[in-house]
Formats: sequence, structure tokens, C-alpha cells
Amino acid sequence: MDLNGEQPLLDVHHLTKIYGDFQLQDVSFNVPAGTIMGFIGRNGAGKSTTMKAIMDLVKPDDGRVFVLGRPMPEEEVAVKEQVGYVGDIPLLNDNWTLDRTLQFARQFYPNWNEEAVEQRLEHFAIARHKKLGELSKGMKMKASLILAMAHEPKLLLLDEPTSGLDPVVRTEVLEMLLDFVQDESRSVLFSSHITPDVEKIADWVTILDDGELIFSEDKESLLDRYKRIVMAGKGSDYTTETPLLFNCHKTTGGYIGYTDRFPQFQRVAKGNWYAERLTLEELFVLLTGKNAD
Ligand SMILES: Nc1ncnc2c1ncn2[C@@H]1O[C@H](COP(=O)(O)OP(=O)(O)OP(=O)(O)O)[C@@H](O)[C@H]1O
Repeated sequence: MDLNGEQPLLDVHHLTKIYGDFQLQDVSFNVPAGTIMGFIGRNGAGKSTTMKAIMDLVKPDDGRVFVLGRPMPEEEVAVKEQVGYVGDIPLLNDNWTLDRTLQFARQFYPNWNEEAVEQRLEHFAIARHKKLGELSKGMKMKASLILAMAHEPKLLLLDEPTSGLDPVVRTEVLEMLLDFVQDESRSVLFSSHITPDVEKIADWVTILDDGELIFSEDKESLLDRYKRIVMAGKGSDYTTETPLLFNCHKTTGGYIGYTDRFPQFQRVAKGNWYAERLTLEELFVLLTGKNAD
């Protein structure tokens, strides 16, 4: 990834973790400042393991993680002041009120912004006196995000923040993330198997499949590069062997194929054809042969 000399907020180098048959294999990617990175993969692809390894909640077998250039876990205290994490396993106590949870958390963070907490709670009409166990799933996720943002972190690491939420709450959560990166010194890495959510708000996309990194790339350049090519006419110049195309198949009127080098294809293509933009979901299925969920 070309960062124009700027330091990434998160730098994951050759991360490896082995659990029996599962291997997170040599995963490397960066999250630049001011971006939302969508982290896609099917259930069991290794997204949570990657995030936990970043937070040092699981010990990697190999690899290094740097947050704002600081190595983990050596500089864990300084790093965790800059990171807000919402994991897949709830770390909060359902018997505590939100108020007690906030009071408890604030003592660990010198940068705690009580005014921002108040504003966000008011905006989402979340009552401090409620026990966390009494909040709906959507309210609880919003409360978790408010908690994760309260110490003004530079980086949010969110494991499936929109999973299981209704469309209105999902949109509210996505808007919270967009709002967070209005300050371009901040970034978000969020995992999801809901590819439309990633397509909606992410600037960068990292795809993991069975523990292996497929790519980590700017979303728009990715969707400009990969296209579905529809070639019409019986006298088409194309065959299933046409260079620059893959997964070609015959249709009643010609051929359909895919290219990962659309600009080059455009330069050499002849005959009667047109290109279609893929959705992120279609691209994911094309590259992994599977649905995200
Ligand atoms: N503590 C553990 N002990 C043994 N195996 C584990 C452990 N944690 C995860 N795994 C295995 O590692 C693999 C990757 O799991 P992980 O939770 O990282 O995937 P994921 O992409 O986050 O999936 P999901 O979308 O279901 O959360 C799975 O095969 C899982 O069973």
C-alpha cells in the first residue's frame, strides 16, 4: 500500500496464528489515517483472530503489529490509549448500569471526553441508569461504540458491529463510523460479513479467506479494476480462452467473463462488448467462490 510516506495507524506484518487445522497465514496489511477499512471474510475466515491478535488478546505464533508506529505488545498501555475495541465476545457486565460501566472505564483513560459521551447518549436517547442487560441489541452496540470512542482513540477496531441489527440501527451505527473519521487523523477497521455495509462506507477493503489474505486495496480502484464483461453476437471475436478474462462462460448471445485488468482489456478489446460494475458481494463470491455468510 502506497501511503505517500505517511505512517499508517495500523500496520500488521506477517501475522500467523495456528489453531489445529486452522491457520491464519502470514497476514499483512495497513490501515492509513482517515480511512474506514472493511474487513471481509466468511464465518471462520480468521477476522476475529486477527483483531484479537492486534489487541494482544491472543498470542500470535509469528508476525508483528504496530499501532501509530508503536509495537504491540511492548507498548500496550500507550497503544490502548489510542485504540477503541469492540470485540465479538462481550467484555461488559450485563448487571452493571451504563453509568457504572462508564464511571469504571473513565478512570483508565486520561483523554476521556465526558462531554462527547453525554452528547452521543443524548443523541441516541440511551439512558445511563439502565442495566446493560436491559438494553436492546442495537442500543447495546451503540452504547459499546460510545464507550469505545469515549477516550478519543485514533483507531477503532470493531468486530461485526452491524451483525444482527435491524436496518435502521445498522445505518445509525455506520453513520457513527463515518462521523468518527471526519477527523482525518482517525481510522476504523471493522469486520463484517454484510458486504453491502462495507460497500456503503469503507474506503479500503481487506478480504480474508480461510486464514489467507486475498487482497487489501482501495475499494474504488478495486471495483474499477474488476469488471464483468458481456460480449454479444455469434460472430464474437472472443472465446473462453480470451486473454485478460477469466471465469468465461458461453451464453445464448455470446460470452460473459471477468477481468481484473479492465484498463488493459479496454485497450485491446475488439468487437461488441460492454462492461458491468460488480458489487463488492459479487466480487467477494467471484474471488472466493463463496458467499460471505
Ligand atoms: N480459541 C480458539 N481455539 C481454537 N480454535 C479457535 C479459537 N478461536 C478461533 N478458533 C478457530 O479459528 C478459526 C477462525 O475463527 P475466527 O473467529 O477468527 O473467524 P471469523 O472470521 O472471525 O469468523 P466469524 O465471522 O464466525 O466470527 C475458526 O476455525 C475457529 O474455530
